[in-house]
Amino acid sequence: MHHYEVNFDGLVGPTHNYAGLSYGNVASLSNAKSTSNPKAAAKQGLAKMKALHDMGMVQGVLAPQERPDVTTLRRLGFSGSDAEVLTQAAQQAPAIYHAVCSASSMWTANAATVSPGADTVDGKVHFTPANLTNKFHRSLEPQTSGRILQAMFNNSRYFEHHLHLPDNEHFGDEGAANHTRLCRNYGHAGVEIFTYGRSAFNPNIPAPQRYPARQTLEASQAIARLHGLSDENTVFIQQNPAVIDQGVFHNDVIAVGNQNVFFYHEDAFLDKESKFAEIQRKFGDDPIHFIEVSSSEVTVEEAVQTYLFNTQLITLQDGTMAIIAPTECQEHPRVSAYLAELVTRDTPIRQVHYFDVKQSMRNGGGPACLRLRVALNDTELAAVNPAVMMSDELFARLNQWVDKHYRDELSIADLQDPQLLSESRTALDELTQILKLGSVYPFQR
Ligand SMILES: N=C(N)NCCC[C@H](NC(=O)CCC(=O)O)C(=O)O
Repeated sequence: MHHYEVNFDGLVGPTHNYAGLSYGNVASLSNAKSTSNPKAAAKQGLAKMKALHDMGMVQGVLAPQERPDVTTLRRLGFSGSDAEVLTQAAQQAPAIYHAVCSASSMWTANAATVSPGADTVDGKVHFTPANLTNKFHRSLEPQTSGRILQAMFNNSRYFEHHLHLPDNEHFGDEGAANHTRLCRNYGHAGVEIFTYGRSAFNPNIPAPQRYPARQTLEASQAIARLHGLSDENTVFIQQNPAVIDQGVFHNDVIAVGNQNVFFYHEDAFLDKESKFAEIQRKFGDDPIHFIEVSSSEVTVEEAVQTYLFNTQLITLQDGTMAIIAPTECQEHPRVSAYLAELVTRDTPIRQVHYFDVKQSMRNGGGPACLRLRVALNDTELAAVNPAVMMSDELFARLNQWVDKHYRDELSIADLQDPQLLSESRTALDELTQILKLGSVYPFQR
């Protein structure tokens, strides 16, 4: 039996834009109101997926969501035809309108938390869509994320789908962006590390002062319960509130782990010594490579600028690891020097590959944000909807689809164009046929 870590990358949707919606996310705010290029964004994402496929990785695609989200606008009291709903909202409530146009579902690290069968009490792969309550534009994602995941992992013998947690800040959940799994290999029970930013019910634990902590301890605990994880393979660790206040809005902006490697900044966590001892004890006898980056090597500010830790750490077919980094890391002299030196050390990491995902980076989404990891064995993999798996044919087909339907320029003013809705729906309708997803979108139901 083989075991794989499969990356399901978010396909960037046709309304990709820069609306400055994410307070606490430095890139989102500093690029607010600039003009985006949805076509380039989608193609950058596809090129990364294809490159990983060509490296021998198993790679999948996760469909974007329907935007503008007319259903939500109707819930908020806008009425009439779809075109009237959009016009009224754009004129009367531009901030709400911009939020319902966001293509933020592209960052599939926030789509769900996933626990592989090796860790769960019933041996099934468990999925819980993230409720993303902290940001209005993202809180619109969980229902459709759940439907898309069910259409991809549509076999109750192997896959268990949970409803997202209650839509309330007390259970603020940002999915896999705050979840790291270490394991000897993908088929062995691993240690699932849940990182939270604050507690909803215990005012005595520290919390950030400036920017919001999006993930609560109580949400992380609920996910671990739902997924049937044992205490012996679960660790809860608090993110350092000081780094949240410097723009580390998800833990995957400051740490990444894969198998026996944990790569993180020295300031990432609170209570590091005792928590790392717990992680090592629960991992077992084999030593974990704890690769700590000090502030004298790379500051938190530089990590936030370059997304050094929002890299993918992947295991190649020969068992060595590669880092998939954004070109922002390559362009930064200290960070690129750090990575060049890192691959010469005595750790499994031997290669760095740089990718241009600048369209996503300008909204605070690096290579790791763009993918949801799902560890699967052969039988489970065979039960995944094959139409969502990357291949030379699918890559060509999706590039043609993007060329046909996407704009190469979208300003904030362009979001008011009523044509955008029909363009977007036509594209998504065709996409559900390509990916054989059925009717997952509200406009199809
Ligand atoms: N770190 C991970 N896993 N994901 C990155 C998510 C970026 C996303 N940006 C946005 O939603 C910006 C949208 C805008 O401003 O238009 C967010 O802040 O939630």
